[in-house]
Amino acid sequence: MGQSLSSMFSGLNLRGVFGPRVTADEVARGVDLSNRTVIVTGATSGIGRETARVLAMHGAHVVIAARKMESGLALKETILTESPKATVDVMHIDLASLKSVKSFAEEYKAKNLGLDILINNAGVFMKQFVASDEGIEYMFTVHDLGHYYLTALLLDTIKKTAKESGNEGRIVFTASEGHRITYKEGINFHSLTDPALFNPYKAYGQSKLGDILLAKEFAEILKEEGAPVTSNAVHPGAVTTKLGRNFFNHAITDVGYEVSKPFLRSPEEGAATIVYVATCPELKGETGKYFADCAEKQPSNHACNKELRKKLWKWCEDFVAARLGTYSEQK
Ligand SMILES: NC(=O)c1ccc[n+]([C@@H]2O[C@H](COP(=O)([O-])OP(=O)(O)OC[C@H]3O[C@@H](n4cnc5c(N)ncnc54)[C@H](O)[C@@H]3O)[C@@H](O)[C@H]2O)c1
Repeated sequence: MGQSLSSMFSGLNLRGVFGPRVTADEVARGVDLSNRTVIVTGATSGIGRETARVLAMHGAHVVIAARKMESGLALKETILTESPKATVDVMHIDLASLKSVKSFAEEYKAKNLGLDILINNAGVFMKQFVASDEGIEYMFTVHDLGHYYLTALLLDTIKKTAKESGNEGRIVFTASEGHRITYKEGINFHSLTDPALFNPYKAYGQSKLGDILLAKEFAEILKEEGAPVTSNAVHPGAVTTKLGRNFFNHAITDVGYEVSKPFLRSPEEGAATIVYVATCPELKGETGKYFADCAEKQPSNHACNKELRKKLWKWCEDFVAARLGTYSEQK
């Protein structure tokens, strides 16, 4: 059934109307990524999968940061079949667990691979309030807290690699235009622990707003230090993936996936702006910005609110310190 629905709608060929036709592969063409190491979170499906695949095909050493190792290993095999000379590693991470993020970072650093590009892409869309192992709302844990902690732990590695190699380091957060749908204060910190305040769209939206705020705060910190590393956020477009698998039941997700295919962007197209921001030489020095359709875009007022940005940062920093100790205590 999925097949016939898909072929019925693909005849309409409406994808060009609702999204640009540029693919990640087209964006990366001509960019030399050899000697660059990239971590992609959420690389085992959808947009992250295409991002990882295309970067590996263009010469980067790609580390697939996977929650399910078997999916990561299957992707590695696919990439190597397509491009036998590609360099791909698979490492386990669960971004909903600070301990897992810490283990990932420690294991990664022990490999001495350096790090040129970090793509914070993993994501979920939940229908109900689900508390993560950290005791807070799941989407916020994965999108914001987990990626905040991962980036903080790898920041020295990115800075060192950039200084030694002379190549600009890049951090990319996959945000969303959904960041405009939030609680009135932007991020409602009480909603992170109070299920009664949960609204799925606002909870998703505030977590994606958090991605933009975190990208901006990392950008500020790096700029102040004069580090040759940029940090930006991206809206990939409305893309046919199975992100809604926790929101709708699996049958509806599968049908929706097939029906939406001709109208929305493909994962190859969805990965285009991420690959653009992660690799494009013309973006050298561009930092603290929000991109969509391979161009800078103005995010919401909340995303430009410095006070909210600082508040989120402090919230994440305090949360990690309360759980695991301060960074110096962790060393
Ligand atoms: N699909 C869209 O239309 C759309 C639009 C805007 C933004 N986004 C964002 O794009 C990103 C990728 O989503 P997608 O659409 O490709 O969906 P997807 O479901 O195909 O991919 C999400 C990936 O994140 C991983 N992930 C989820 N929870 C994790 C965890 N706890 N630890 C580690 N990995 C975890 C999944 O395993 C999967 O590989 C997300 O951040 C999403 O919010 C998607």
